[in-house]
Amino acid sequence: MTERVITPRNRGFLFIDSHPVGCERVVNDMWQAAAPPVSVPDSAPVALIIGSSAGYGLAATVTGLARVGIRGIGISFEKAPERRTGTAGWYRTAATAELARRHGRDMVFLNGDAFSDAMKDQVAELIEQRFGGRLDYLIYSVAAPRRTDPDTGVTYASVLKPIGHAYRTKTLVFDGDGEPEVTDAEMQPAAGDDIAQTVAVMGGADWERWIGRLAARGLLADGFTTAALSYIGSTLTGEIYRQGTIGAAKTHLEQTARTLDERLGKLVGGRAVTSVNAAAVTQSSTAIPGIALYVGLLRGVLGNAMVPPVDQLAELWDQLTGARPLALDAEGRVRLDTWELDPGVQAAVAERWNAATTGTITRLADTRWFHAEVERLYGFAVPGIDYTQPVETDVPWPDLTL
Ligand SMILES: NC(=O)c1ccc[n+]([C@@H]2O[C@H](COP(=O)([O-])OP(=O)(O)OC[C@H]3O[C@@H](n4cnc5c(N)ncnc54)[C@H](O)[C@@H]3O)[C@@H](O)[C@H]2O)c1
Repeated sequence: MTERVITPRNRGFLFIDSHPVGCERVVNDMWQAAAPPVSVPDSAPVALIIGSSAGYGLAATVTGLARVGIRGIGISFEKAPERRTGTAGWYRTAATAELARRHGRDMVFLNGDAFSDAMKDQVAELIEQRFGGRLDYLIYSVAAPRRTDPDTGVTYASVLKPIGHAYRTKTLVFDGDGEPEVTDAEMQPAAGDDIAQTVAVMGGADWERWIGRLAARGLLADGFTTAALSYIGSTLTGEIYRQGTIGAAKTHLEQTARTLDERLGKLVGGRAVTSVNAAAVTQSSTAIPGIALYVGLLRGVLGNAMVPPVDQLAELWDQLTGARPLALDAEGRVRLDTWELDPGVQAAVAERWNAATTGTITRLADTRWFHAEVERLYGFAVPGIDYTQPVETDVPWPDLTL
């Protein structure tokens, strides 16, 4: 037992510790928000969610469990509690597993490197032995800084850089008292093999490898459907996102979807799509220069009309399961970002972006919401939690046994 009071300590948007009870509450709230008005099917579909502990992958897992009645496997890469607390994703996974158990859904959570073949083999064995040898859905929602290619042993590192020329952007930061400041950041353009390295990590290679290995063992069910998460975003962040190194990776991911879609169609009458989701506050997105300012302003414009990840993922599941027709754009992508890219919304955000300074920012952007959202990524600023109380930090990873 290691009970202690956990207070937020951070450098920028990165926090050193996470609050287990706050993280648990965040997941419970997501489950409530995702609760289905419809009854769960008897034959629970088998799903594999890669990146299940945070952001869109967590939303996919919670809505899948609560709304679609999936069973299956969630994979993430988290740190156990030791001298410091566990990572927030560790605690969110424990809370998700507990909810799944309480609702009678057989969901196994694995902690490790999804890019490795060892993880792929472990998952294949689980599907064979525990889930009837058939996988119905695979949601791919990994955001990672590095990937080691199992064939060559080469480790690639992804970078967030503009392509072709240096780029200066406004950014939003918070000082030690949590007061917002608008500053500038300049980024040098991609050099050497920066683009290829980023594509190797965040493009479609690993997604394709997963499908290939599971298909080779005959584990894809008839009609197997897979979706990988993508982003387009605003022209305001275009130079660093969609036209930048990470955008090159997303283009590769979207090309991979088209190749996989063709292969799966022939193999099992299946489908592969990308799902273009909207901007959300996650550990990965807050690492991108300019995104904090953009999302804060977007919230300033839209308020509660921003569609949270659980609602976007409920829509995605509805389309993947056929509860609603699969609606694809001309590039073959599910579009859950239309509310963000609405021209009127973008024009309003652009106007505020141009006017944003440290003096004006609190009137233009919802900086309090943004700051609290960042804290909630680590289990802080969650309503109803008494942060002066000691909490148990030594929470075990969910048990694999039935
Ligand atoms: N956040 C956004 O604004 C946004 C918008 C649209 C699309 N997306 C896309 O959604 C996907 C997920 O992004 P996010 O923002 O939810 O990220 P996130 O940082 O919140 O979550 C990333 C997840 O990946 C897992 N992970 C990282 N490395 C791993 C590894 N080697 N093996 C296994 N798991 C690993 C983490 O444990 C975590 O569960 C990405 O493809 C991203 O581009 C994000």
